[in-house]
Amino acid sequence: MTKKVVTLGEMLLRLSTRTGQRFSQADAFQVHIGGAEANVAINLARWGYHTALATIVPDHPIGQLAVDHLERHQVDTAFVEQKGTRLGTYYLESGNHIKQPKVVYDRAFSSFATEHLEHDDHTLLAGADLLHVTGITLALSSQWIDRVVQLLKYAKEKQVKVSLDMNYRASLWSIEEARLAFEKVLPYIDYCSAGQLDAPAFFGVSDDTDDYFTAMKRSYPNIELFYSTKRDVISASHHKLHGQIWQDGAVAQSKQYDIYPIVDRVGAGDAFTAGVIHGLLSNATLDYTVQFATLNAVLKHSIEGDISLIERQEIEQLLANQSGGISR
Ligand SMILES: O=C(O)C(=O)C[C@H](O)[C@H](O)CO
Repeated sequence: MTKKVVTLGEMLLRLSTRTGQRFSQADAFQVHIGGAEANVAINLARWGYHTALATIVPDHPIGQLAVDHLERHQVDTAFVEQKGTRLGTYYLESGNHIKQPKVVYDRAFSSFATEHLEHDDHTLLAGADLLHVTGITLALSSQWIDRVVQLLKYAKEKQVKVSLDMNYRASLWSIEEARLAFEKVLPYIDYCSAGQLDAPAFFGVSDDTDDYFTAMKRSYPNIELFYSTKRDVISASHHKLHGQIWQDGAVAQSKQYDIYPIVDRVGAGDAFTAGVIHGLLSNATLDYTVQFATLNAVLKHSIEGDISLIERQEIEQLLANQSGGISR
């Protein structure tokens, strides 16, 4: 039977400058639709899962653009509520060589930040195998923290597995605010993505060691599995990346990829998450899961926009036969 994944989060309009343009020079913006949870939902829907995104977008043509984006990629939009006045927006200034890309958020007072989601927990989780949430939603308001905690408690009651991507965004909240929110949600999490920038900041453990998974497990024994990518930034267009999954003290690690040149790195973490969720829901081994998820994240860097458009079979084929030839 097709597995069902439910996610909850804000969709954003993304306006990016052309490569080599600073915000101050911009004479045109390229339009994409983003949102960490939407990116995961789309990726999984494209791989054949039933995915539904619970979100709130305005009832006008720009809000409709976001709904169309979900529909184009086969995401179930039954839990999309159209009300309020603003679709949150983010601006992305391109990176180059040593200049990293820059994000400016313009999402205050968006429909998602200000309106209340009417769908109740029972409706949202009916038939769900997994619920995926991120720290971005928690950063938006105390109302969202309360609503997410309520939904997580219900998920626990109904034995729906929960995945959390901590996804810390420094421009949305302070580390202290984030720590307080994470302390509320972590007791309900089964699978947790705590990246090299997240867990060390929140749990005061060193960054240059994987010990932070052990430290987190000590504090939250309910968490079955941790997943994250590790990235070395050589320049804005050249990164090295590998993925890791930690369970019961054992680490499954992917090979390390040299990613050069980078077309667009936004959404690579979501692509990794989608790969991990796919591995978990298809009962793949952790070794296979980490290789699969990492390859999806790596390949995402070659695609413009926030979503991974990599077919599942493409990754499977590459893993089976890592050759660099043209596919004819
Ligand atoms: O930054 C955010 O809040 C977004 O959701 C936009 C992007 O799609 C997201 O960061 C990618 O992970």
